[in-house]
Amino acid sequence: MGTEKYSIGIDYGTQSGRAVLVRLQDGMEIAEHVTEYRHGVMDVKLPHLDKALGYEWALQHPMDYLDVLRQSVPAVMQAAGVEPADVIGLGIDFTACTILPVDVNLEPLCFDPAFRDNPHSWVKLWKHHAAQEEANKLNDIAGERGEEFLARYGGKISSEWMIPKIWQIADEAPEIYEAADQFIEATDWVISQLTGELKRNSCTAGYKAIWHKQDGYPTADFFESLQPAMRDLADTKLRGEVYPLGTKAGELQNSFAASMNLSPGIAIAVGNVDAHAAVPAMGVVTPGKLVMAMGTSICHMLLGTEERTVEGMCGVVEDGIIEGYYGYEAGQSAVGDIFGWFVDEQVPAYVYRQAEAAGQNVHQWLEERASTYRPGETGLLALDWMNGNRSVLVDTELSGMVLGLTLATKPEEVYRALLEATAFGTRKIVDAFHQSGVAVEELYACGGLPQKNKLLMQIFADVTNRPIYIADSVQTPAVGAAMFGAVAAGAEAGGYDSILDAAERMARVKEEVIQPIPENVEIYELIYQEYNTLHDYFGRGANDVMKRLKTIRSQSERKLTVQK
Ligand SMILES: Nc1ncnc2c1ncn2[C@@H]1O[C@H](COP(=O)(O)OP(=O)(O)O)[C@@H](O)[C@H]1O
Ligand SMILES: O=C(CO)[C@@H](O)[C@@H](O)COP(=O)(O)O
Repeated sequence: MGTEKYSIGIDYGTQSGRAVLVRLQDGMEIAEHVTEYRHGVMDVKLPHLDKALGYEWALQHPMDYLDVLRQSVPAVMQAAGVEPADVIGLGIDFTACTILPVDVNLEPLCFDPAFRDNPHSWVKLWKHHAAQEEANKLNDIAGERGEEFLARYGGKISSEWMIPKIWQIADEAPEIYEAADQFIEATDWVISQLTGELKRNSCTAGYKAIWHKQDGYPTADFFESLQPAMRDLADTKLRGEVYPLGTKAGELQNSFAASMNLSPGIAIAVGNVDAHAAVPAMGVVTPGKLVMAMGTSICHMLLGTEERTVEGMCGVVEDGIIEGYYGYEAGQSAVGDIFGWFVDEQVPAYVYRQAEAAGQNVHQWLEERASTYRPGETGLLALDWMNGNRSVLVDTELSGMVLGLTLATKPEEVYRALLEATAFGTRKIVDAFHQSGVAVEELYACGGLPQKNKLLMQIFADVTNRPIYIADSVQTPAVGAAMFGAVAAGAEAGGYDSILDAAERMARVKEEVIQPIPENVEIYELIYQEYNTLHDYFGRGANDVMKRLKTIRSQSERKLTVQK
């Protein structure tokens, strides 16, 4: 056994899971490994069945999550060459709200041949948006009943969250609702597999399942007003105590230890959410600092000392990120996904050829050319709602838009407009918090995007007029998860007694800070006013054309199906 101790953090993303082995003394990442999910995001069909899934569906395969444990963990152990006895804890973070129905043995219903042909038995990924109708009805009913919880979620519960997703199951597949012993977050399910028992965590319960530290879940009356079958949801299919972040969920079972090349019995922390785990990993343990986990989407995380009402935030949860503070979350449902869509679906062949000749990927090629434009020079303005709007409008039925196109418009100009649109979306969120009394003084960015796209980060600094600190790690949420693993292990075992202690020793950001450029700030302020006008016009009901088009689209879709 060596003198240095380590912890493992696993970040479960949208397309892959990544494990990192972290040294506890200083937070150094010793080794990392990525496992792509074999089944990725299932938004067209189930793996074994040639039947189309519905519009806006997004499912995952639970086996892919276990593959990450069995592939990435032994891979980091081998790469690092550390003794299993020196790894004292493990924590995970996950996309959320990503949920699944399980039976009494915590087996996913989709593993059962009796249920696997029913898409509702599978994991509903965070970006499954097909429960919008239920979310709309829930918000109306909660509003009419004067439910106090609405204010804690910015006035609206999103279709991405747990209760609309469960209600969709109860609506469309009552047999699955009935058969489910419990509905659980994927993060809690993976932990239950490692330890052998289910312990729900306070972060997903608080932000995604309308759970409150003092009040618990909404009342049975409220659930009954959604659907009579759901009356006892809180006491039955969501039952069980909810544990704060950093709690030891249990110990690693023998059955997993061998395949992961870890010692059985090491401390396993309760599950966590990707963006939330990233906050202490960037050393953010006080208010005023907005952490942006920037990848396919952006989650915005902020600490405050009071519970405030902020328009369109995803939620405020006491101790939801760091103990002793109110943790605030907001978000944009698509960011990297928008740039990815443009590169995959909208770029002409000559761009691909030139990028290849220059030894660049298409993003890099577009970024390099887009950087030569000054703010405003493209004459374009876009709305970043290709996957709906999570904050501040909380409406998945909105869609994207690019204004100002001419016959001379170049691909790199549209790319730049899309980068700018996502920055304007973040600016709306920053303003919503700041103007509601939850201060935002500086920004902290982690995730894949800050490392990949410098122009994007400069635009974010210019549009928000705030400095941006960048994580000194590509795997920040995983490092945060490892920190919580070390807290679960405790100081006596070589870990830490609190997340504050862990953050003091392990958190890291890059020295270079991205500062706003005053002349860019000035021009972007003008363009942001135009963005605001479009935002309110299309997003607040003055012109519901985006929704009407979606309705026409789904009506046409139905006719086509009938004609077939
Ligand atoms: N150079 C780039 N500039 C902007 N976006 C990029 C670039 N390269 C990849 N992307 C986008 O980044 C996203 C992946 O981000 P990442 O943080 O790695 O993943 P995740 O969100 O799954 O954690 C994808 O949506 C992809 O389209
Ligand atoms: O919504 C949350 C967290 O609350 C995220 O898990 C979700 O946006 C997915 O994040 P990624 O884009 O995969 O980083």
